[in-house]
Amino acid sequence: MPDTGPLLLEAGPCLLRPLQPDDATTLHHLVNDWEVVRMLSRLPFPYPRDLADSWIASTCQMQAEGEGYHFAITATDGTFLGCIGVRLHTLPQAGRIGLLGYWIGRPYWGQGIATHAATRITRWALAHLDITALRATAAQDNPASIKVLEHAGFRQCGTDRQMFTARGTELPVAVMEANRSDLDMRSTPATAQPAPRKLVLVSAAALIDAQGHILLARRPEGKSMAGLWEFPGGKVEAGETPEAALVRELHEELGLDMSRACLAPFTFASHAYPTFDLLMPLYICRRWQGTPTPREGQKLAWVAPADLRNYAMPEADLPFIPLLEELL
Ligand SMILES: Nc1nc2c([nH]c(=O)n2[C@@H]2O[C@H](COP(=O)(O)OP(=O)(O)OP(=O)(O)O)[C@@H](O)[C@H]2O)c(=O)[nH]1
Ligand SMILES: [Mg+2]
Repeated sequence: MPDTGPLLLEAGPCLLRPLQPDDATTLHHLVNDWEVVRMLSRLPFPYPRDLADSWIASTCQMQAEGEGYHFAITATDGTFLGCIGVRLHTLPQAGRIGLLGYWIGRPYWGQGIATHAATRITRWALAHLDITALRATAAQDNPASIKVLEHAGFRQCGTDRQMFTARGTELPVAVMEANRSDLDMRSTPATAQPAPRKLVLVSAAALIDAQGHILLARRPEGKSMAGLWEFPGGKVEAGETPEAALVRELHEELGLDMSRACLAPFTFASHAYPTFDLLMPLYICRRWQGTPTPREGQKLAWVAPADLRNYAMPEADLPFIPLLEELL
């Protein structure tokens, strides 16, 4: 099961927390509403009271197995407003993805709650789960849900037909998808005149321990490319040398102290991302003082060279893998 951190998430004015057995009565009261259920593909109407109990039990089971993460959406005073969740699924072409689903109780419609919850879950899931993308479907006659998904960073990638149990028929649906690049593109403001491309200089280190394992750090939620595993390091600031920047970054990010003399230039990456060009020297480092400690909410892993391919990395880093395998 991936280390997801605490499953208590803020989402604008709402909170997201795992479903609990004693949510069943309120959940049933809100979901057993034709206007809610008719937009949800697999739910029956009327919605039996005991289905609420078994559904909540199944969400606890899915979470324990790392197969799904389902949350109650509540107000800050604890009022239950609706549900949102991600179920993991393997697609033959796309690999492991998350399927997003949600509903809001009718008394709470029109307040932007679904948008807040979907936006937070999308960012959380791509930062913490081992998935390449999130998918969601919305009935074509549910433009409000399509808008919610668009606000959360999804784009339409196709159409399909799905059975809507409550309506007893198949209906056309929009298939929507969000991946890490979709989220990064959104956080770049669109300007009328495209700005000149920027060259970003980043120093990074392959810290290698006595067993020949390499330290990777998982970019935390809120940063660009959140959820991808990278070599610790960061941007070279004006007036800094690449080595000085790396000594500073390794102290800021991992609490390590080291001398510039312990940084051996190894190779570099030159990569064109959609919004900037990256130039990134990679140093090898085998000596430092202190124990790497995640100081920015990132997750750390010591990885054997042969396992590097199992960690999703930024595109710029991919050429490093065979070179490190050869070195070690
Ligand atoms: N540190 C690091 N950055 C990488 C790697 N690969 C890669 O594409 N990058 C990109 O390089 C850029 C700079 O990284 P960064 O976010 O660590 O910069 P930073 O530590 O100064 O953080 P900050 O700007 O949030 O303060 C990001 O766009 C990041 O995605 C890598 O292996 N390590
Ligand atoms: Mg950094």
